[in-house]
Amino acid sequence: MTQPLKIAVMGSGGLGGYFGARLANGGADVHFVARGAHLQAMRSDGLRIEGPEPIHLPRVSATDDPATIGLSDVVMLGVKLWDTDSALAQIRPLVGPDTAIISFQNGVLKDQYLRAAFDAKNIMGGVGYVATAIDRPGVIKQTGPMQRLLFGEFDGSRSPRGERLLEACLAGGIKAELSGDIRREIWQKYVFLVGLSGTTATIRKPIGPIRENPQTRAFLHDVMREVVAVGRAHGVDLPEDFAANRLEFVDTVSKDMTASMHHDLERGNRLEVRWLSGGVVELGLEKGVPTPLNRAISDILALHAGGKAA
Ligand SMILES: NC(=O)C1=CN([C@@H]2O[C@H](COP(=O)(O)OP(=O)(O)OC[C@H]3O[C@@H](n4cnc5c(N)ncnc54)[C@H](OP(=O)(O)O)[C@@H]3O)[C@@H](O)[C@H]2O)C=CC1
Ligand SMILES: CC(C)(CO)C(=O)C(=O)O
Repeated sequence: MTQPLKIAVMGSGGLGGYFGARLANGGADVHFVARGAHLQAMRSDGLRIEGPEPIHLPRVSATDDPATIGLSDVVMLGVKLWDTDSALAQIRPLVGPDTAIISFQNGVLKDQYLRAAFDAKNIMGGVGYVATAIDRPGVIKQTGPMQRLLFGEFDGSRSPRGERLLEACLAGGIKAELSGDIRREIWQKYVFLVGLSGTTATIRKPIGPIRENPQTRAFLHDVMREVVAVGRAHGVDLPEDFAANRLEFVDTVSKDMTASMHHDLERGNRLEVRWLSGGVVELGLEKGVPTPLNRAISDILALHAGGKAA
C-alpha cells in the first residue's frame, strides 16, 4: 500500500487551515504548524471549518515547532506575507531533496523569496482561491462557495509529485488543477487581486458599487492594466487586453465581495499592500514601466499598512 502524502501546512489560518483540513479529510497525512490560542484550540478540540461545506476534524497533528514534523513530501506556505522570512527559516527541517515547497500566498514576490532561500528544484508554484478567515481559535470560516487550488512545476512539466498532490487534493474535495503554466496563473490572480484589493481598500466599499460607477470602474480597469503591463515586461504570457478580461470576471462575482486586505483594513490589522500594489510598483521600476495608480494606492494605505497596533 502506498504511504499517504505527508503534507506540512506552515501557517494554518484562513488559507492553510482550510485547504489542510480538506486534505486531511481526504486521507492525506497533514501536519499543521500554528501558534497561540489557535494552536491550543487545535490541540484540544481539533480543527473545524464552517461554511458551505463544513468539516470537523476532532484530532489533528498540530505544533508550533516544524522540526518535530520531520521531512515532508509537500510544504504548503500559508502565512501572511510579512511572516514569510521567519516561516522560511523555520521550515528548513521539513525539506529534503524531493520535498516540494509551494507558497499559496498572494502576490508574485513570494516565489522570489522562496528562490532566495531554497534550491529551485524544491520549489513549485501555487495559487489559492478561497475566502476564509480564522473566526475564533480552532475554527476557520468560509464565505461563499469558491475554493480552488492551482499548482505546478515552474518548468511546466507534469511531475509525479504534482500528480500525487493533485490526487490528494481531489480526494479531499478540493477543486484542484495541476497547471502547465503556473507562473501565468499566479499573475492572472495577481491582476485581479491587485485590482480588487487596491480599489476596495482605498474606496472602502465592496466591489458592487465600485464596478457600477463609471469613474471607479475605470479606476479599477486602469489599476489592473498597470499590473498587466508590468507582467508583460517581465515576460509573462498575458494578452495585452487581459485587464478587460478580468473586468468581465469582476462582473460575475457577488456584489458584496471584497478583498481580504479591505477586511484587514476594517479590522485594524496589518495590510499586505507592500506585496500587492507595492509589488507592482517595485517590479514596474525594475523594467521602467510606470505604475502611478498602484503607487497612489500604496501611498494612500501607507499609514494603515502596519495596523492599529503600529
Ligand atoms: N484567507 C484567504 O481567503 C486567502 C488568503 N490568501 C493568502 O494566503 C496568505 C495567508 O492568509 P490567511 O490564511 O488569510 O492568513 P491568516 O492570518 O488567517 O493565517 C496565517 C496563520 O499563520 C500563523 N503563523 C504565522 N507565522 C507563523 C509561524 N512562524 N508559526 C506558526 N504559525 C504562524 C498566523 O498566526 P498569527 O495569527 O499569530 O500571526 C496565522 O494563524 C496571505 O498571503 C493571503 O493573502 C490567498 C487566498 C485566499
Ligand atoms: C480575492 C480572494 C478572496 C480570492 O482568493 C483573495 O485572495 C483575497 O481577498 O485575498
